[in-house]
Amino acid sequence: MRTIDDINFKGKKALIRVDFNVPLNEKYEITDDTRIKAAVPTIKKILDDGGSAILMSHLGRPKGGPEEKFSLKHLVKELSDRFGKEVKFASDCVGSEAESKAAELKEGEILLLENLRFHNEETKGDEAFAKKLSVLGDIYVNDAFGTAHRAHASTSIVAQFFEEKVSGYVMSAELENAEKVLNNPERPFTAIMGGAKISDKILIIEKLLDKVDNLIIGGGMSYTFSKAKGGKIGNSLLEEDKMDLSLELVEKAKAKGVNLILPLDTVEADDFSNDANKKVVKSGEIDDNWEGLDIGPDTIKLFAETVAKSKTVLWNGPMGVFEFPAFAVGTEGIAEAVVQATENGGFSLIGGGDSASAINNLGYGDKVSYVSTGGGALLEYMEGKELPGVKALEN
Ligand SMILES: Nc1ncnc2c1ncn2[C@@H]1O[C@H](COP(=O)(O)OP(=O)(O)O)[C@@H](O)[C@H]1O
Ligand SMILES: O=C(OP(=O)(O)O)[C@H](O)COP(=O)(O)O
Repeated sequence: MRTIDDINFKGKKALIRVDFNVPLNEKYEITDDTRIKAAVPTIKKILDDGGSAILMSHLGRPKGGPEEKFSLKHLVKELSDRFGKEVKFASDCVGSEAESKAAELKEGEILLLENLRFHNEETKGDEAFAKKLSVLGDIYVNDAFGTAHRAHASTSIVAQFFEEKVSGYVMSAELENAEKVLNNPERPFTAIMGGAKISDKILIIEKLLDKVDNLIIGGGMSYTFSKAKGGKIGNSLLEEDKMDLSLELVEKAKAKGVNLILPLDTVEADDFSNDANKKVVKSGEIDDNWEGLDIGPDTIKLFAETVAKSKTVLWNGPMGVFEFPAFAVGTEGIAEAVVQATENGGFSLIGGGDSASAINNLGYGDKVSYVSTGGGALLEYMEGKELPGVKALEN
């Protein structure tokens, strides 16, 4: 696979697939700019070479036509501020306006195209639509790692229309860091899995059992394990149909010599809200009508000790309902331990939208080795699946 460092963009128009699928609030302000920040070096390299940049992305999941709340025009100001120049905008990603604005682009200029998913053909991977996109640029750059698991027109199909197709810096760094964790990780290697559901992460958990020394399970998914082992979990998150599977995972871990670590205690709440009454109870001893919303202090201590002395750490999924400050303590405690492991010389990779925003909101983004811009894409890559966005770049 060739990368943008293999190309001099002087006088060339780069058609760049970025993942600008960023969260916006009701005022259409960007609430987490991680993905935009990540794409800057790729765009800068192209402009510095004397090329111009045509940026294309999706935002959210529109139904196939224009929707105000999913318009990429809301990103124009942020991008213009970041690059210190006016970023031009085409109100449709294909057609005459986009074509003439692309053709008029001069050296060092940036054009942002409207949301690709305002056309159904994007997610369908339509070839004719991909061809229309391809006429806008001379060289195709894919830097949208977060969307690389989709075989869409702009992420995969479009590549066939270009002689020169390369990965951007985000794409290259993401693949390199994922590889670092998967192949020959320094040991001990600890994976921390959290978040809401086992069903979302079952394949990666199974895969990781062949790789890690310690597998920590926290967050909502841990209550299914607890219940399967005979514990009382009240109204906590439960995937009843995954109870047998959770016991199988415990057995598999044993057989493979992996230290599978489950919570010792939990913070239970009498309501799913930040203001709920709360108390700490032992795992498996949750009161009727109460629910576990965070890991407890003994668990934080146990998890943190294991994490802090690890040489490789992979973290995916929060330890509790961290959106409520009252139940963010466990996630913060683990974030601190990941930072400590990194400061002790370990390599830490954080994946998943929620874990990444937790780390960034705590101001720890620069204190861990790498925060992935991918959620589903990183998981699929780590499960061993081929990513269509990567495959399309291979010659
Ligand atoms: N104990 C819990 N009860 C209910 N929801 C939980 C619990 N722990 C974590 N969650 C929720 O899990 C969600 C994140 O899960 P997930 O999407 O799998 O993580 P990520 O985006 O990091 O991959 C968060 O919205 C969080 O509130
Ligand atoms: O946010 C994204 O993925 P993620 O929620 O797995 O991190 C990507 O932009 C892909 O979006 P999609 O899942 O609507 O294809």
